[in-house]
Amino acid sequence: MSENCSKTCSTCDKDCSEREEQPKSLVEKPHDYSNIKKVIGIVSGKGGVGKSLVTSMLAVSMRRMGYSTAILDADVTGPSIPKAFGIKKKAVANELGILPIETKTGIDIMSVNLLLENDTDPVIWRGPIISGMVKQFWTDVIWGDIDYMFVDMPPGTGDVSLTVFQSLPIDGIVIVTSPQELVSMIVSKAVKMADMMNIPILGLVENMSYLECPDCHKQIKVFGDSHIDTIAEEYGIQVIAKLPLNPEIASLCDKGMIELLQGDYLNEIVDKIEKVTE
Ligand SMILES: Nc1ncnc2c1ncn2[C@@H]1O[C@H](COP(=O)(O)OP(=O)(O)OP(=O)(O)O)[C@@H](O)[C@H]1O
Repeated sequence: MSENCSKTCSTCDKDCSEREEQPKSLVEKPHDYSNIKKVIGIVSGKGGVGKSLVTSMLAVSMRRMGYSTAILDADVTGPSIPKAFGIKKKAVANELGILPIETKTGIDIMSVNLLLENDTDPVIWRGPIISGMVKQFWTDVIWGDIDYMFVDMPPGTGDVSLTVFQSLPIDGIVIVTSPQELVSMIVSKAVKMADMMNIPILGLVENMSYLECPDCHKQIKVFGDSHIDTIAEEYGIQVIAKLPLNPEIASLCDKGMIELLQGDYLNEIVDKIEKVTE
């Protein structure tokens, strides 16, 4: 050991037996022409709970506030982002990299469906190929200047989610659940994964929380009473939005017109993202 050992091996070049190696970061460098300030991951325990919807709505809200916004669709086997925005064009590449497609309101998007010849072609790839593709969406896409990038993660805590958590500098995650899910188990898994990766949880969004009667405006709990508030309290996280089951939302997604959706459903979480990531 050096006589003047300060126990901070990272600032010392002595090769002694007491040396403590720092774990090597696996975070990948983005493309040289990308300058992405904040990255937010949207996760869920299983498919079909509205993770892509929440990702799209967050990007639309941030864009409306004047931020340059992007969506990296890491849900490679179930990519629904291009459809929600009505994107029909295919992405192209030049000698420097791949160019994202811009939506009508100026949100930059990259998704495997923008690279497949037919939207309906299935992605029958093994995990490492899918993980490699998601990494390339970060390293090989020329994103330019982006204030907020939203990453639509694959459902669950599998191989690809792990790759995204390790290779992208995620600043925070939003967990999306629905009342009929095994919420407690899913929240617990997501919280543990985020803790292990040292990533802050910005909050929980409960989708399909209730249905509002168009005549009397009574809120009907279609899936019974939710326990989300108790569970959130148990894990020390905040329920940051409750979205209704709303035929207009489904219709706008189907028509590729999600950018026209009005409503202040996500105001609280948008404020939190702005504050936490300042
Ligand atoms: N609150 C809602 N009201 C009405 N329709 C909704 C709502 N949330 C989601 N949907 C509809 O449910 C379908 C699934 O939503 P979405 O694609 O966002 O789920 P997901 O969790 O991302 O699923 P996957 O992981 O399979 O991609 C979509 O067609 C969407 O329009």
